[in-house]
Amino acid sequence: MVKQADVSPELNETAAQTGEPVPGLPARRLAATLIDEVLKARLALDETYERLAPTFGLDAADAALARAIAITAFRRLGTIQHAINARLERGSPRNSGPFEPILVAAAAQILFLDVPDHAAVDLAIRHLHEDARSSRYVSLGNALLRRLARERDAILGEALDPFLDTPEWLAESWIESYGEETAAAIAASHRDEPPLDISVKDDAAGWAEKLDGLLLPTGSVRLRERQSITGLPGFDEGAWWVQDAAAALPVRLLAPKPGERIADLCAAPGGKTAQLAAAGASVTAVDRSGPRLRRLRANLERLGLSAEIVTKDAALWQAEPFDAVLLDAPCSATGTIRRHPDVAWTKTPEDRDKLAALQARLLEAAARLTRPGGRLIYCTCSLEPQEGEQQIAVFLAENPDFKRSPITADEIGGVEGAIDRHGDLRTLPHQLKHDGPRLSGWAGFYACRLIRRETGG
Ligand SMILES: C[S@@+](CC[C@H](N)C(=O)[O-])C[C@H]1O[C@@H](n2cnc3c(N)ncnc32)[C@H](O)[C@@H]1O
Repeated sequence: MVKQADVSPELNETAAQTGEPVPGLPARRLAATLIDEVLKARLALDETYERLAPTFGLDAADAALARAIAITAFRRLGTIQHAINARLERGSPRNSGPFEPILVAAAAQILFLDVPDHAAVDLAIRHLHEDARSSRYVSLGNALLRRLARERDAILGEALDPFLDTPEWLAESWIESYGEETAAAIAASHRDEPPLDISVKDDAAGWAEKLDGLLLPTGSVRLRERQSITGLPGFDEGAWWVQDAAAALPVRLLAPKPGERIADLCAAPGGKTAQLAAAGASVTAVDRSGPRLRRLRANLERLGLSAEIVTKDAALWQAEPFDAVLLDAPCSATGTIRRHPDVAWTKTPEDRDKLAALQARLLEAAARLTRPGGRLIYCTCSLEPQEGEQQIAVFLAENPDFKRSPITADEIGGVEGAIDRHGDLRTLPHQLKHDGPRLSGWAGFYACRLIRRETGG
């Protein structure tokens, strides 16, 4: 056990700052700031990174390293916090400023990243020195980090329980919804980096060959190598876009036809709008976020696709009813934890419940926008039934003019186990197994296909 008075204060002098720029330190400053801000303000890591990274003046490699440290810290936060707390006799010292995020960032490097221990420890010590509040605990931090490095094998051995990196409320929710074994498989899959999938405008088999990818049974292409996508063939020409294989399914289930009028509600940044437009539909993309719609516009421009773009609250928007409506509702996004591990630590059951109320309003609006005989797809990238199955159960009970149009396995390439007993899509992160974790899995998605009856009765 490391005690706060255990370690000689002389260490303060040996690691003291010299005033010279220290290579690698700016990346650690950004990483610890990201961890701190995301956890305190419960913000998304991607948006926090986009806002903060430019203010740190890092080159591309350092910025990428900072992001990798932060994302690893969130992916394994339970293990890291457990290892730190078990070795701090009195817990983290109070009023210690950035002490905790600096230690978490260093622990992520020591336990999970290919960073030499001495570099991770030395940079953390220098970083602790920079703030008067954390500099008082340099000795404690130094002793603790050295212990983590020495005891790495034991720590990783203890971390075999997959729920260690899952907040309790989520583990409970998944156990209740899917059973203990499936919940454990979901939690375990979140520990691996996700695959990189693309949707292509056409000729998926040809693009799979050109990019040395794997053609998935659902029609998406999975890239074998992790790489910078902007330099790949087809990116500049707009032949494809990045989209998780499960996220591509709702539009496949809508089966858009050329010339159909389709409303894409909650559309930004436009992955599904691009699928609809690529199929030749006349698409109206609605989202309430101007900045996110700017990204949608830029994405469509690169792809040479077009859609009418409307900046509005979709719950209030009115228009002539459409042949088909897609509602990809805002949700807790717990189905994307493998890609966005911060989601596990920033979302709460209260968020889920608030979002569920918004989803119900949006679904009613989507129903009003569907013409008699038209199709309506409701989907969310959430694993929580409150945002999926339960929404549809209430909706169908209150809207007898809609009926479910059950999904069949052949519509999703014959993938096993991803359709529930009602005929709704329910993908889980540990499904779609290929060789090794790098090529396996997909996001957790729920989708239900509804038809508005012709007669309204
Ligand atoms: C899950 S994301 C949509 C992803 C998008 N469909 C795609 O495939 O790229 C949810 C979107 O809902 C938008 N949103 C949230 N509340 C909304 C509302 N009341 N009206 C319209 N858009 C809303 C958010 O701005 C966000 O862009």
